[in-house]
Amino acid sequence: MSRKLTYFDVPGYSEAFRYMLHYAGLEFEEVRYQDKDWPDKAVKDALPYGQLPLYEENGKAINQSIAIARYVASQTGLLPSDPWEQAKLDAAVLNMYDLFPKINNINEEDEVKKKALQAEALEYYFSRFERDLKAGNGYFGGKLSWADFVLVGAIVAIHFDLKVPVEKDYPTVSALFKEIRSLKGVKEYVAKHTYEHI
Ligand SMILES: N[C@@H](CCC(=O)N[C@@H](CS)C(=O)NCC(=O)O)C(=O)O
Repeated sequence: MSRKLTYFDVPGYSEAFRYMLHYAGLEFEEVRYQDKDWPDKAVKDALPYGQLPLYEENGKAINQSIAIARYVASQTGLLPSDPWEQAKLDAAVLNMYDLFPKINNINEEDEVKKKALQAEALEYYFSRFERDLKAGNGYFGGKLSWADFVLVGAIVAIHFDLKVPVEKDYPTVSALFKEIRSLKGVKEYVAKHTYEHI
């Protein structure tokens, strides 16, 4: 089985499934472009929708990070079989993705106001993630799943992009962040591949 992940050298939309693959001990080749720069236009033009991440397995390829994360989850024991449970986790992941434009696409020149709007959006969503994790004994679906990895990947991206230790006021979110980053496979990866702001 050959697996390959192509993305930029940032956590962004890929850290969750990097963690999942390392957790499951599945070997994969990684291409990481530097600093959100394309090496040349031909690389972008060759992609199905001109964007990364791209995940390839035995010569087949899929884009869209949620689709990749859900597929990788199915290969790593992180996707439950019950359709209702699956849908609950899909909803949890989509709730997280709803947050991203609210912190990344703020149309506000004033840095102080922009930071306040980001903080407000983070508080809104993270207080709800905290509530949902508490209800699931520390996990979105009552036991460890891909949705938990997507949240931890999002936290790493928020540290990296906004330099905000967003999880610190939310004990259940913090505990999950620590737990996943301490899992065998993930722990070694985290120690080896540190991002500047974590
Ligand atoms: N909905 C897509 C979004 C992917 C996306 O926005 N990728 C960005 C990097 S984070 C990209 O390729 N940007 C470079 C470009 O558009 O030229 C996903 O979740 O995978």
